[in-house]
Amino acid sequence: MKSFIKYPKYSDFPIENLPYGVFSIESDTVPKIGVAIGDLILNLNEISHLFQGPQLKKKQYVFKESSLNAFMGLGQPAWKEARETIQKLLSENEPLLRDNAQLREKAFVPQSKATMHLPAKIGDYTDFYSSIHHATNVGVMFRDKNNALMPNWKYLPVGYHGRASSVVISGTPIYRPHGQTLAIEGAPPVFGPCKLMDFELEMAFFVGTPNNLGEPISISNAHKHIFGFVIMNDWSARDIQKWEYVPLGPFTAKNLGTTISPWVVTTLALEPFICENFPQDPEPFPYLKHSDKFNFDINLQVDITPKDSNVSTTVCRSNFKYLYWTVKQQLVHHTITGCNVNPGDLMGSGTISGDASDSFGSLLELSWKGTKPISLNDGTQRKFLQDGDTVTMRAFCEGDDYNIGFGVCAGQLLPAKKLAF
Ligand SMILES: O=C(O)/C=C/C(=O)CC(=O)CC(=O)O
Ligand SMILES: [Ca+2]
Ligand SMILES: [Mg+2]
Repeated sequence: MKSFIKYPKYSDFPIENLPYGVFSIESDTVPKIGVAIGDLILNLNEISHLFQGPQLKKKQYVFKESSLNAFMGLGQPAWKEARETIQKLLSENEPLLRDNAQLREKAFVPQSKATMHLPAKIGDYTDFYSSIHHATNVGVMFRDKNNALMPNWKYLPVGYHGRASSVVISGTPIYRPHGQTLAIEGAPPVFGPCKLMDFELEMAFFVGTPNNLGEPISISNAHKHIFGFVIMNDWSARDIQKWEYVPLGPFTAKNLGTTISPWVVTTLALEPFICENFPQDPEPFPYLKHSDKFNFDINLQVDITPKDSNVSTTVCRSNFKYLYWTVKQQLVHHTITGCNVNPGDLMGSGTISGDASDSFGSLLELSWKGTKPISLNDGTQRKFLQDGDTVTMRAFCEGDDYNIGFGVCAGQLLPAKKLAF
């Protein structure tokens, strides 16, 4: 497959990818839906009239919106048709766009000139806890090393309902939060800025098609509801978390900002990178069981760049495929009670840690609760994040002739704001 748009061989955004995002430019601040190709954006608002297939001919308005929710809600046949249409329009043998200089002028925007926005209005956000290595590590550090995994963990995908309001787009600064912590075990808690700020390397999927309240999504239909994926940093205040989480789970330690990457890579684009599911023992309940492969080989990487430094250090290399529970199982379990999900809902995977100690997806694990500081290339060390640190996450699938990239999910940690009270 070749496009008339030129890009390097291993660009994040070849014609095989075509991720969706929402962007604006200086001369038109109304956000528009676009597709990344090389280092350009194809503005779908300008070419919505070219979607003439049976699914989209009467639904072209979805490409005129300022968020992807309506398009996400159309379902798989429409997503497929849109992908085929865009792929054809961009292919080297298709003259329609290639040879129409006027339309091309309107339809393409350099990514360097665009401001990216959240791809969807996120009504609800849930975060799972599906990496067995991460859950085991946290269990050892926070609780009991002999019973690190809770008895429920291998029976259901554990998760918590998160906070949609504080999900932000890559590039948004994050302030070190204030909160209560237990500085000295056994003494009363203290109040002040978080001392143990951390990142969590995650991916998240956007829900496409909704279900009705009272009608659980079945495992055989689950794939039809999963639109696509982004990289996610679930910034975590570990000292606040440790004191507050009993018995209801994460609360303010994780509502200070959750960063996502701007380009939604569709499940359709990820199909060539499907790999074996993680082995599950005990066998899941029938409502969660599926034999088809629905795991993805996606390389993940986390870099830390200290304040005012141009020296970055890769502190973690992991892979999406280390997740124990598949995203289909997460979605099915989420709705088994009849809970309804909506287009644009965001479902975090949980921190993705591998087995090896350099594949752990958080500083809590990488520095083993601060007992093993990690060395950065600028000569400094980290147990947890310092003010001014920028955390950059990357994700990409490696094909023979092309990569499917996710772009970056980045954010800088700023010092705690002075409280006015
Ligand atoms: O086990 C705990 O007490 C802590 C769990 C988490 O940190 C929750 C979370 O965000 C899950 C995850 O990212 O895997
Ligand atoms: Ca998390
Ligand atoms: Mg949040």
